Amino acid sequence: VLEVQLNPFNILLRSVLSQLQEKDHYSIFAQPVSLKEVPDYLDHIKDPMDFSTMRTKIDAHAYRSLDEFEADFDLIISNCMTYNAKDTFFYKAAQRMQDHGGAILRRAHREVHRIG
Ligand SMILES: CC(=O)c1c[nH]c2ccccc12
Repeated sequence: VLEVQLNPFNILLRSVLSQLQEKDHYSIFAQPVSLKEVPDYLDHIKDPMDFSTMRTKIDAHAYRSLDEFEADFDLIISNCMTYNAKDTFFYKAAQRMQDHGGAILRRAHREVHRIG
């Protein structure tokens, strides 16, 4: 719906989400971890999160602040670093995403203050 698209805060959140996803070259954070592939995942991870879920939450106006959006981003990273051992491809991808994401979110916080 046009209203969902037009509000400046939602536009900013979608832009930040796209910038974060650009850093996820192998799309390992793009969709929920498959419970078919990983049947025990929910035994270890109580609050799964992924970028597609974040996009749905943006469209549902579920984020009242950039801090709430950032908390879900941090969840993606911490879940991945909890479930996967340090020497794995996934854990190392989460570290890189954390570094790239930090810079993107710091710039976004400045933007939010600018648009008010
Ligand atoms: C982001 C993450 O932890 C995973 C993303 N895809 C996976 C497949 C098997 C186990 C873990 C994952």
